[in-house]
Amino acid sequence: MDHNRVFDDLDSLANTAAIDCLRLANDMITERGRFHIALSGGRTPQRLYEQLADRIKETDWSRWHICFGDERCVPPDHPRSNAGMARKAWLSRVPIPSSQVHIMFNAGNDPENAAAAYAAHLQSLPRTADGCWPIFDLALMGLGSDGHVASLFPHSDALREDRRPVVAVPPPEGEEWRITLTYPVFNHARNLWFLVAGSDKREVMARIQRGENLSTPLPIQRLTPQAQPRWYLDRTAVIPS
Ligand SMILES: O=C1O[C@H](COP(=O)(O)O)[C@@H](O)[C@H](O)[C@H]1O
Repeated sequence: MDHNRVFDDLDSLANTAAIDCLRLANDMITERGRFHIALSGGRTPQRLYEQLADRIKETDWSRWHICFGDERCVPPDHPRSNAGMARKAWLSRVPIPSSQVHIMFNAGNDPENAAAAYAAHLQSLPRTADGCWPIFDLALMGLGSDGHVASLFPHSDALREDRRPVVAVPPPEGEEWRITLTYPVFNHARNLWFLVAGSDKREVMARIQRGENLSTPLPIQRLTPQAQPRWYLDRTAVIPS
């Protein structure tokens, strides 16, 4: 848990994350001509996305390539759609060419087919030296109160996936199917940033901070990232030391 910062509230967390994200994007664009980012969904990153849109003049959006780390299999205009949230908060407000925004799921798709199509799209990203895995410049991550990251849930078969970069995930209880990038993709990202806010995350954060060695590790504890992860936390998510 090096590289962590604790903020008073979600707004200041999002403000710093937006500044850092634009700086990283601009550096990557200077070095490589483009910036590949995988977005997280859920509630937490929305303020970051809004703040990125508010800073419309601070980067060359035509060089951004947007993917998603995971998705709920609902139409993009559904309130639970990760793509819908990102589009409303950010992507529809900046001039990223629509051909550079790659959503995981469209209404009427079959989750397994959509995952396979997404894997095919990921072939166009920069690859690891062995050619096996796409490399994102930045993967934004959230954390569920059960320790899930992206749509890698406790006890899911997706936790053991080591061949495919994207898989469909059968519905967590009472929910819809999911599509998620798999561990090897997140592990190969050049940068992995966790945004965690809210008191519902406090218990799971305490377990992670204690480095509890569980017989069944939480999904987040199965990550073996090449990059040192960076943590953006709000005060309510952590127990003061
Ligand atoms: O289901 C999901 O949950 C995690 C955490 O979301 P949050 O609402 O608690 O911030 C999120 O990272 C993931 O993208 C999302 O699909």
